Amino acid sequence: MGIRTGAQYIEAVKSRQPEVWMSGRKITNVFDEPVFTRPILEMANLYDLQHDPKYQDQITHVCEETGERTNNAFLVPRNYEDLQKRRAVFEVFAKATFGLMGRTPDFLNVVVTSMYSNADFLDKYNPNWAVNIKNYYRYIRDNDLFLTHAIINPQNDRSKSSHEQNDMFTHLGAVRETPEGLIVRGAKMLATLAPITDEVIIYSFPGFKPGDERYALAFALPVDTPGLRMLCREPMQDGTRPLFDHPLASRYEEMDAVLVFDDVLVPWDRVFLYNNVEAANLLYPKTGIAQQPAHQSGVRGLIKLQFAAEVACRVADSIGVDVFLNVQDQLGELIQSVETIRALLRVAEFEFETLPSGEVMPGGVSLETVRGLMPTMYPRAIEVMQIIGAGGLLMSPTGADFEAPEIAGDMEKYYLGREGITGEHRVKLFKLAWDLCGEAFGQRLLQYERYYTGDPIRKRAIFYNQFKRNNNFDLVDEALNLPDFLKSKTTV
Ligand SMILES: Cc1cc2nc3c(=O)[nH]c(=O)nc-3n(C[C@H](O)[C@H](O)[C@H](O)COP(=O)(O)OP(=O)(O)OC[C@H]3O[C@@H](n4cnc5c(N)ncnc54)[C@H](O)[C@@H]3O)c2cc1C
Repeated sequence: MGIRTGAQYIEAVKSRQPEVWMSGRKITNVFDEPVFTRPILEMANLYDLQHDPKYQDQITHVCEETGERTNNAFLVPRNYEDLQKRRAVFEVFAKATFGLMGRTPDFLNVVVTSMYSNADFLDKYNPNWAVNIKNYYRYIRDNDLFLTHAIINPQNDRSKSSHEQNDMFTHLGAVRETPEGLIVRGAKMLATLAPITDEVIIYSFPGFKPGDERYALAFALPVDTPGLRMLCREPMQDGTRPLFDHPLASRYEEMDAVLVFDDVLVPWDRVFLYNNVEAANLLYPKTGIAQQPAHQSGVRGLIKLQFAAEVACRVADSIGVDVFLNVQDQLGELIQSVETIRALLRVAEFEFETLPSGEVMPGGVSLETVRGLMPTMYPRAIEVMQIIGAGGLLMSPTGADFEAPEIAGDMEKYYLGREGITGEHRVKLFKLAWDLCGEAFGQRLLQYERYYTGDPIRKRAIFYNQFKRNNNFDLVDEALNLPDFLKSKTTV
């Protein structure tokens, strides 16, 4: 089939009935549930962009294997130009959602592409796993599917490993083998967008210990597989709030869910890894599933940071406070943050790394630096927005107030901004800012930048240890050892 249209994606959502629980209710029709309807339409728009003549050649390519048009997220990059093709789809999808939806289809499609192109790693442990991931890659590529993933165990007792928890199947683990496949039981989190996706893929961060064999798992299933239950978090919006009042929260709610597997059958041809602690611990470093999708996360994060910085600048301008030195200093800082991330991504792409297979990956040090900086840069952008918006952020009326004739005059008189900024425009601007920096929706966006790919503290520690392995800090030796031209003239 190749690239899907938005209508085909919506048709697929409507054709399924995953077991979704939200606010104590079992959702029977995901598409018609107000919390999900607008996000589904946003996703459909991304699928339609693949068919838009303005973007098609930028974000898709003709697949050599099938001759069909395919999203660039499924391209195995072999050179700098391929990385640019990948970047194009990340950028177009992120711009369409202002970087506010982190788990658009391109994210996990890159993960699976990376597992596919590095399937030799799985082959060493079990040739069937390699065959399975290759077939799965082709299946999602050729049907242009949308995946969610759950790679974290529920937050129960983090001081104990999976097999040490009170109930052996609190964390998702294999119960038994059958001729048809594996029976799995337990929970995994935090599956963003799960109710509106086609498939779920399960794998894990490293950290397995001997005794954790049954938890060392990687597999994929359709979201409506019997026995798979999605427990949604409390929605950040109910899906019915007017777009005037919540221009972002009402469009880009990325629902997160805990996935519960109640003795679910995973067919053998969907098992990519099982019962092997060593393979599970090496999956990340050996298949590029951190580095390749970090390119998507970096590009998407850049758009989000740029958007936050631009909203802060426009808020400041709208009430004339950007004439003050302190405000200029804060806004200048945000623009420099954006430029830092932009430059790092360029460096990552230019200084790509080539694997023995010929696949290239954006430079790991630069990408990890992006990852390390965003958890402070994005919250800082939000803080600056709060500081500059000040009391105005809390006193916005609603769209309905502008429509009430008795107070329409007040709206224009008391809410207008600097010369040229109408009351309605200023209120709209401040509402955009409030969705980002005040609403629960905005707090989730902030938490996302901290945690979307693991604990930033441990990530930076891993970064340091890896950096140290590859660097001797040679400049220090050069400073300690006087050069010959000085030695002869100096008393040491
Ligand atoms: C908005 C959002 C969306 C997400 N989307 C997804 C998704 O789509 N799919 C998915 O699988 N995951 C997703 N995640 C989950 C994400 O991967 C985890 O939040 C992240 O890995 C951190 O794990 P945790 O939340 O369980 O925190 P924990 O690991 O429980 O950490 C809690 C605190 O304890 C400290 N800590 C815990 N263990 C240790 C240790 N061993 N050593 C030192 N310090 C420790 C941490 O530093 C942290 O401060 C998402 C998270 C967020 C916030």
